[in-house]
Amino acid sequence: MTHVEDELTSQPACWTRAAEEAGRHRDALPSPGERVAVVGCGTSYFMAQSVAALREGAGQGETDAFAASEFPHGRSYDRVVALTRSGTTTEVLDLLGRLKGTAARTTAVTADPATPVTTAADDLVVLDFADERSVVQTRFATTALTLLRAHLGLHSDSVVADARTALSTDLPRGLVACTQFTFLGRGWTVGLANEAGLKMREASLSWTEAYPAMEYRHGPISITTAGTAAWMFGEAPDGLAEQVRATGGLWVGGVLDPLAELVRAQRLAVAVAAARGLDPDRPRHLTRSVILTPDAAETA
Ligand SMILES: N[C@@H]1[C@@H](O)[C@H](O)[C@@H](COP(=O)(O)O)O[C@@H]1O
Repeated sequence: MTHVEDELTSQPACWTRAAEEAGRHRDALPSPGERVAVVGCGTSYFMAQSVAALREGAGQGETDAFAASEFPHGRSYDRVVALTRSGTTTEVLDLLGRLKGTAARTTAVTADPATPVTTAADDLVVLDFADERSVVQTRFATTALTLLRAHLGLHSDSVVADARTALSTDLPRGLVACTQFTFLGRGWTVGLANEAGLKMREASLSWTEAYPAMEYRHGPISITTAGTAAWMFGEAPDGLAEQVRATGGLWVGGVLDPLAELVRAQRLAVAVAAARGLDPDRPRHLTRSVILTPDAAETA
């Protein structure tokens, strides 16, 4: 079994633990009414998108999500939450350094208690039980999201049951053989759709796209045809499934909690990698975290 498979299979247990521990981290996490930004890079940025939409949707206050490199320094936030498995990603550390001494209190949610981010942030949430050996993130990202979902009062045990279903049922027929995959979301599931697309690219070098579902009809649907797939995370807009089927494309409707649907997409990434003779533990051109030295930055 690859590290990725091993780690993605352990997600139900990690989510249960994160939900149990959420209360312990209340002081390090945003309070209702605070103006909040959630930041990260790669997978962590997409989880930030989901967290931001969930918090704002729960009426807990204005919440934005940014790639750490794109933080708008002209705006003021009460709290900035940085998601980073490695605790070493350059853009995240740079941002936390720039926020030191400003009005924004910072929190790092990370996997390793002994990395630079632990001194760069004011407050810390360490999810060491969800750390991973893989370059390709699966369980740390979804466990961090589960912790924040539980903090917002939005976690339920049914998500964990759905994740077990996602791990034990077959993938839709014909999906692994598709040549292109488009992932769609609405609200908090847009981040999940983005992450599903990234997972497929990282692990299986697949051509993937991801969009808010209502945007898909405004152009991207033109690439959908026989041999391609469109996968909706959460409830689909009226008529979209029929529209995709009419193109000859394979429609995959999300039947489980959208976070559990992401587990199915992670499994798809591993299955497509295997079908293409790729090792998901050795993704092309990627490292576990991106650390830019000044020399590298000059030549980048
Ligand atoms: N290849 C990895 C990505 O898979 C990961 O999502 C990103 C963020 O890493 P971290 O969460 O450790 O900051 O770093 C690298 O780019």
